[in-house]
Amino acid sequence: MAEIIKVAMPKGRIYKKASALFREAGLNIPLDVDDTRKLVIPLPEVGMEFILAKPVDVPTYVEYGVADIGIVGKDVLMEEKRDVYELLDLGIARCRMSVIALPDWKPGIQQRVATKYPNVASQYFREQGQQVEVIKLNGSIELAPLIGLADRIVDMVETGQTLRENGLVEMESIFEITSRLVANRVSYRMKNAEIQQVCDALQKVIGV
Ligand SMILES: Nc1ncnc2c1ncn2[C@@H]1O[C@H](COP(=O)(O)OP(=O)(O)OP(=O)(O)O)[C@@H](O)[C@H]1O
Ligand SMILES: O=P(O)(O)OC[C@H]1O[C@H](OP(=O)(O)OP(=O)(O)O)[C@H](O)[C@@H]1O
Repeated sequence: MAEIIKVAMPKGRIYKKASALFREAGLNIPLDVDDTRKLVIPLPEVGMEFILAKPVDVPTYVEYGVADIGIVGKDVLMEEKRDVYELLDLGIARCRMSVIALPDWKPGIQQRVATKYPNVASQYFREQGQQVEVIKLNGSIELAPLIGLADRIVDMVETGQTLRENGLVEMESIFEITSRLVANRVSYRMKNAEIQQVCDALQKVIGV
């Protein structure tokens, strides 16, 4: 009998797009989970169990093997550096990680950078040979330069609307972001047929 695959699914903006992909791939799963507080959703008819997780925690569940596979943004993978196996670029939730500032920003001696991604930001500025103090925030990062907490921020840009509405400009793009299908290394060997089946079905839908 085929084994059940435990899938760490990010709650929030990725869920809708990811669940639509699963459905297109012929896997009949709920399209919306907004109206439930249930965190573990058994889906025996498709041989899966969904674990509804905070996006940033998905690689942790997968690394520890409590989820066999998961869906997570490249931004989180770059920040968390968990030991997971990246199987597929799903091409959804596309945006980019960028350095952002007020239009009159000038390089100074004591530079502060606010971000939800301290590891990504520290590595980037180290590679650029720029000494900065990185301040970790948890959301509404664009506030930081507006109210004087930081000179620059490192954050995601999709449409650019948040920047425009707050009078900020994108200085440099650091890397492109899309959501990825990741797997636990042991699960990938032990449940290879089942995981590969999901991977192949998704691959067909996204056409890579
Ligand atoms: N503006 C955006 N456009 C496209 N994708 C985005 C955008 N912002 C974030 N993402 C992607 O979606 C993922 C989850 O976004 P975010 O961190 O905002 O969480 P959320 O879905 O709002 O849930 P939570 O607030 O609980 O963390 C990010 O890791 C990133 O890969
Ligand atoms: O270029 P845009 O289309 O405006 O999208 C970019 C915004 O989306 C994300 O914020 P999110 O909605 O996750 O809210 P947050 O500030 O609480 O992280 C990101 O942190 C930017 O603020």
